[in-house]
Amino acid sequence: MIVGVPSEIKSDEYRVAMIPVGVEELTRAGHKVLVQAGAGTGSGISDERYAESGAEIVPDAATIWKRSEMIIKVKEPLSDEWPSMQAGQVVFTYFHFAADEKLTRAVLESGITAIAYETIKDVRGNLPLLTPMSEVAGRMSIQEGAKYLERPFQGRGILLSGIPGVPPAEVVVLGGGIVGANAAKMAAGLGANVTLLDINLDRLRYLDDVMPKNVTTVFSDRHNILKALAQADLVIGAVLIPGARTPMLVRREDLKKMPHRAVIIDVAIDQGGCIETSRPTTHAHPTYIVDDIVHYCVTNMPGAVGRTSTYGLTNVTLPYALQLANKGVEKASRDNIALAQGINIHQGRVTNQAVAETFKLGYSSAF
Ligand SMILES: NC(=O)C1=CN([C@@H]2O[C@H](COP(=O)(O)OP(=O)(O)OC[C@H]3O[C@@H](n4cnc5c(N)ncnc54)[C@H](O)[C@@H]3O)[C@@H](O)[C@H]2O)C=CC1
Ligand SMILES: CC(=O)C(=O)O
Repeated sequence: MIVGVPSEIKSDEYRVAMIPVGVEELTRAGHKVLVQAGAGTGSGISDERYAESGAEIVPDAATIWKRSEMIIKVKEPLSDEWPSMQAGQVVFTYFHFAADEKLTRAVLESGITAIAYETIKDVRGNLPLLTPMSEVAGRMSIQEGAKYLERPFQGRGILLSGIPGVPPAEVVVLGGGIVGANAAKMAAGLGANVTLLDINLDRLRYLDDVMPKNVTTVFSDRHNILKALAQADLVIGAVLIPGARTPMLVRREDLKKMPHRAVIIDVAIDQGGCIETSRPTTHAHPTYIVDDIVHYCVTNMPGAVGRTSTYGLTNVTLPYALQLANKGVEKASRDNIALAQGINIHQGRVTNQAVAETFKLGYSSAF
């Protein structure tokens, strides 16, 4: 199979979808890998390293899209890339369809098979291709939150840790999955008081066991969310219903009950966001203010730390890429149920139930 790795074109996206060892593995298995010139630069990987590993370096994205039977990316295809998608091609990347109807319709019309990293689900219910980037984003959310709480960045001027004699910040984390747990651990490590909310009581029991004493677990209902928001200096949005649009947990009217110039980092923005006033932002312009609350809603947070994120991502994507290349989509997905759950759109049909329900489109299974 010919496998193409184009450069990412999203704003400040420094990740690349394959590292040289991936090229070596695919080449050894008899496949050809095309890598766009400069694709690895943001992660510190030179064209020479890819070429030594067996890749053909291709100067432009258009040629990669045209020649490849499977495209491996990091972020969803942007509108500039839509005309390059070809019927019958497999595209393996994050898609987050439920947050973007135009993308969903463009992919349906293109006739590609869209395999979304974020809905690949293993037998234990884990999302193995989302987990490492959620670890990055969860940890980063506290770094970013700490920064935007500073007054010169328009925040309320609070140091997360406090100091002897002055209390620490109140951090509220909505959702105790991978993002939420990583955010809570980081915030607690800095000395903040953390309230971690989730609807999954088994998950709360586990978190209550493993988190430090300055993390309090609370069942996520409207009453408890409002109570937590009233004290919050920093709120992290970390809720997910896999494949679906994020449930809205904070309404616009709730912002008025929060302390002035508190900061919201809505990590869940890639699936639509869990705050009514959230809208996607970029690393170049990460924040905006609504009702005196600072909002940070960057859809590719891990892209800013490419040297960490690229390795975290490719550690988990490569085994699936190899299965797809070796067996083709149909056999690979029949042999691996986790992979089958990643197929969101197959040749003009929606094959993920949550995406179909979000846009009231028909659903059918891929094979
Ligand atoms: N902006 C960015 O750059 C990035 C965004 N993300 C996004 O972050 C979000 C969270 O991802 P993960 O932590 O990996 O998901 P996860 O599935 O590990 O955790 C989600 C948690 O939300 C909980 N939840 C569901 N409904 C809830 C409610 N009403 N109240 C409270 N909790 C509720 C679930 O029980 C679960 O524990 C996803 O949308 C993911 O795509 C992840 C990485 C990077
Ligand atoms: C999960 C995701 O969309 C990202 O890492 O950018």
